[in-house]
Amino acid sequence: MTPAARLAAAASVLDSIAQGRAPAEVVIKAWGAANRYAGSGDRRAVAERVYQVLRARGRLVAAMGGREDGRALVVGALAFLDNLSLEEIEALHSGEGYGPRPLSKQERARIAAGEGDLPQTATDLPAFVVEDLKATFGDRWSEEAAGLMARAPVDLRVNTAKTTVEAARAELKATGLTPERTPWSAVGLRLPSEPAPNVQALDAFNAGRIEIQDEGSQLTAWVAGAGLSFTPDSIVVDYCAGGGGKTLALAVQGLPAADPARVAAPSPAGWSPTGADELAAAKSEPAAAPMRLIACDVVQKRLDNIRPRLSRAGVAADLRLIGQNGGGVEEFNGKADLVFVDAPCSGSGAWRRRPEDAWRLKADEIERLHALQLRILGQAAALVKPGGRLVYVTCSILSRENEAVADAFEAAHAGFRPLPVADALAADTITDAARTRLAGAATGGRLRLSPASTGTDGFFIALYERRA
Ligand SMILES: C[S@@+](CC[C@H](N)C(=O)[O-])C[C@H]1O[C@@H](n2cnc3c(N)ncnc32)[C@H](O)[C@@H]1O
Repeated sequence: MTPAARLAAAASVLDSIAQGRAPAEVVIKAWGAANRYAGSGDRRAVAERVYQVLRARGRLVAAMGGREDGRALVVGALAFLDNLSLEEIEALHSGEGYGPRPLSKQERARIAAGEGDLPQTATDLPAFVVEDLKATFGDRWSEEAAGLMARAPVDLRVNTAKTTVEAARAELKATGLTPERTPWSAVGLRLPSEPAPNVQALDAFNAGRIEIQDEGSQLTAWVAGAGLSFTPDSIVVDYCAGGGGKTLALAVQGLPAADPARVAAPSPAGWSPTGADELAAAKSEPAAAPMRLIACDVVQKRLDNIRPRLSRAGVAADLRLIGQNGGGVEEFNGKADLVFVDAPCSGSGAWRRRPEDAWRLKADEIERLHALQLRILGQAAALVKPGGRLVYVTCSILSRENEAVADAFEAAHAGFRPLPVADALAADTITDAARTRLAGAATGGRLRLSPASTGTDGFFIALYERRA
């Protein structure tokens, strides 16, 4: 494809993203599948242009006079992000071949008026989100806003029941990747986002030695379980298990660590043994969990999807379909040692991975989520035993889904006392640096993580202990 044809393709992919609800990643893949003439370089270039626009969408719309169509946004990106001259942009819009049609008079005027600068007043986030960020972060709001739209690295969690962090790192290095240790999770490895690593194709992934999980997401599980000693009789409920990312992290807590002497080092020629043998070995290992772990959700398909992940990781959980009102787990009422509520939320803390979602979110949706979160947290609280722990988590950056839910829960549940986060950082999976940093960042029983402050996705954690 010519550079001009790639621009036209990016504009049409952006229009498809705007018209539907599918993730940008899915729309880009579908475009590649439907246009077989596009080679891997073309697909990469189109994807890069699409994400460049999505991350700067608010400012580009403002710079292009309010136009939201893919063509205008791509023209804006060339002018204001790539800083091409009018002549260069016109050359890419000759209308020949599969390239975009020539610039209109208005488009030329926009480029000239912008003089290569995006409007200072425009932001990449919807106005109601900006207001929320200002209220929460004060002067730091724009730093937090920028963090939400920046590119994210690929974080991995090493399954220490199967390997050690250094052995996993060496294994990944042997495949040509460049993993670094994560600063806060002691079992995390970080890969650069560029070039995008195909983690799912790795033996280490298929044999359950590593999982893809943002460092912030890992921390929510480590903080939730920190200081608790699990026995096979302990009952841990992952109330909103979803894709099972945190279920897996909760399950490995307290499992005996892999014996470093039995963890093979990669041979100079690469990692060995590989492929099917390793996968079969991983599957035949007995599943284990140091506690009775119950993973619930209201969607059966989500629970079904956790099964292969548990099997890869070599851990066990009881998967339970529950009703919207919590029916299906009554037998654990007042009996659980730990109830983890990773509530449905806007996902705004992960917008750096899915920037298209920022513009799909409407203010009234936040009100619906707030009510749902409060209801789910109240239902889940009934399962906690006296002296047991309740953990509320969102991957949202918005106060209405975070502090406001915690405030309302506390007002209605005097039987739960906030548990200081600083007292819940004693876990081998948390680095010493994190212990100091997170204790300082926490406000009593509440902790916020964010791209700008911790270099992770945005998360909110509130810890409670049920009074005896
Ligand atoms: C944020 S996601 C969970 C993500 C998951 N913990 C992970 O780490 O991959 C929230 C989940 O809550 C589930 N959910 C929605 N309403 C619920 C309810 N009333 N009770 C329990 N779970 C619910 C959704 O189906 C969704 O899978």
